[in-house]
Amino acid sequence: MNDRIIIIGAGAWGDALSKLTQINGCEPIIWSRSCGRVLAEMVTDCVAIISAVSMSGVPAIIERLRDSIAPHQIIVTATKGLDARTNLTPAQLWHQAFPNNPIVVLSGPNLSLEIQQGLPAATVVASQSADAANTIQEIFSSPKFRVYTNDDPIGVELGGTIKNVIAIAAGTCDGLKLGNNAKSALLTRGLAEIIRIGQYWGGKTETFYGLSGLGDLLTTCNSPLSRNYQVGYGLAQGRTLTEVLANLQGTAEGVNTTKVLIQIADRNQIYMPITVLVDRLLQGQITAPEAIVALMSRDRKSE
Ligand SMILES: NC(=O)C1=CN([C@@H]2O[C@H](COP(=O)(O)OP(=O)(O)OC[C@H]3O[C@@H](n4cnc5c(N)ncnc54)[C@H](OP(=O)(O)O)[C@@H]3O)[C@@H](O)[C@H]2O)C=CC1
Ligand SMILES: O=C(CO)COP(=O)(O)O
Repeated sequence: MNDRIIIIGAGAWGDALSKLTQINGCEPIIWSRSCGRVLAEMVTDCVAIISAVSMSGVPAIIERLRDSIAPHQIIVTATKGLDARTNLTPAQLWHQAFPNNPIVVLSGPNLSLEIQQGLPAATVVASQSADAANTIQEIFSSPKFRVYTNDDPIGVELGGTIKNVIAIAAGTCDGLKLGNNAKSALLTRGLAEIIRIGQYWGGKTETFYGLSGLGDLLTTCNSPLSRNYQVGYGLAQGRTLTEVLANLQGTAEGVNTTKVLIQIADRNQIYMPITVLVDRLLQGQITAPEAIVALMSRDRKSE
């Protein structure tokens, strides 16, 4: 493919995405804050602008590009987070700033290190524009990376974002050595929680059972490569959040996502017991063993 594309962000995910496009003969241009070039100038003539920065960087990137993107250019967001100020998703922020551009969400069970090792993986590209989703599918598809299109961008984006909170809980569960029964119960009830708030946000139920929902939940909650899992695991060892984050390689979006979800759940009276306990654990209000007792001793209910 000869299409000119740009990847914004040279972190773990931006780097892996750039390698995936190179398999197809693309020569992506890559922008990072340290590259010394002007982002607004670099996006000119790009068919696709792929944002792989962490949530905290998204508003700043949008500001840098505000007057520089033409309406035909496809914006791809690969960030899994929620904006602390507005409580919006990255795709919603991009849409607010560029209402006439096609926006594509790229999300799935995609640990960057496994992709860097050349292991096979699958992902989802979701958009309200089928043409845009097809173009992005073509750019990324290869024998190592199977790309599915989808027409539920909010569902795809929320699955990949909210599972980070459950991954913190899963790391805690494994750190406490609670066994497979407990872990399966946690993941299954975690998925119920993702679906409850995801439906409120307008996501389709079936999307949360797909690759970007259940698929990413399974990967992230079962892999010590996941930074969110590592946060939970570290807290279970009795370390403080500050200590855990100081030793973490890269971003654990679940920490901020938990705070935003709590606000949304409170405002709209959405029942999210696992998220509430992850929040209290992150804030140091309870210990990991106390969180388990609190989860198990809630009122009895039907499944
Ligand atoms: N790593 C993974 O396995 C996967 C990660 N993701 C998601 O991708 C996003 C990035 O993750 P990852 O690459 O792993 O994180 P890293 O911590 O490795 O990198 C952070 C990235 O965010 C950028 N960034 C941070 N703050 C700012 C800012 N204020 N302005 C501009 N850019 C900023 C950095 O930019 P710079 O390059 O300029 O330093 C860097 O590219 C996250 O939302 C994550 O959930 C999704 C799928 C897989
Ligand atoms: O989203 C991911 C895998 O799909 C990466 O997970 P972490 O951000 O927890 O490392």
